[in-house]
Amino acid sequence: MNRSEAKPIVLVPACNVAINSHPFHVAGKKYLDAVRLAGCLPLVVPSTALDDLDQLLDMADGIFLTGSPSNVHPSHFDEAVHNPALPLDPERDALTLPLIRLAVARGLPLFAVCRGFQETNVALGGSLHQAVQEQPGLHDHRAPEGQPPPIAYADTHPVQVMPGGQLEALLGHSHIQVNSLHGQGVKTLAPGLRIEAVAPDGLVEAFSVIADASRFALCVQWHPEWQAAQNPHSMALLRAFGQACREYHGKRDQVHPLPALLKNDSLRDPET
Ligand SMILES: N[C@@H](CCC(=O)NCCCC(=O)O)C(=O)O
Repeated sequence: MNRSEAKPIVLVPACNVAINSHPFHVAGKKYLDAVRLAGCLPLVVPSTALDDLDQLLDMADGIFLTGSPSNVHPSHFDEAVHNPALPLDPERDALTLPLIRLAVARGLPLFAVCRGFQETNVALGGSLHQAVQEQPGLHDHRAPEGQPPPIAYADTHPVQVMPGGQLEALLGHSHIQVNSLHGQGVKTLAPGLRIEAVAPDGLVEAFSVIADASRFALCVQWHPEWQAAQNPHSMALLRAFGQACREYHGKRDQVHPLPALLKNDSLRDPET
């Protein structure tokens, strides 16, 4: 396969969980399927030494930050843990927060969902409510407890799409219905972020990174990956993300050309 036919590679940082007391790096299948729907190749990334992040980004055409039941550790926005019963994932924070800063600096296409939305805000200098539902004037944005996924991921509230932003340009609507499965939420928005959508209680539900308006750098609090193929709004976002990754892929060859050894026939598809 020659490079122009190669699919863009999208980094998907893993979560860290214990299965039968053994540590694992994991990523939700619905997120990886969403990256495939964008026409890209997902590459799940485990905990990585800071010195190796640039090498990872040199081979990437985009980054997809997934949701997770774990919370961003509040020490990253100078707070103590509010509810110690809720799960944390400091290993994921240690990977994603610096990775996000490096990716944004490179102008790498970035699509972030739920926890990914939250960690992008924190990585760039913002802060979070640790319990949105306890804030005066804000609603409970958590999913109903103990419900099966079709109920937990069902649309539950509208969001108002800000006029003139990336999201409006992609969706062409002033309001859309979204699902909601989060207890943390944006408290202060990081510098350089543009609000793209808000919930009826005023909570920020989407933002873009203004650094390079021509590039796709969109973060949403809801879950567009849920049954994405049947959701035209989700597919519009995924297609735009995939197109941005393809454009970056083309430019990357100029910046980081494939080593000579990778240009020989050994790359040819063994089936041909
Ligand atoms: N823990 C954070 C982020 C919530 C989140 O990402 N929920 C989705 C979890 C399951 C999935 O990956 O679909 C918060 O509570 O705000």
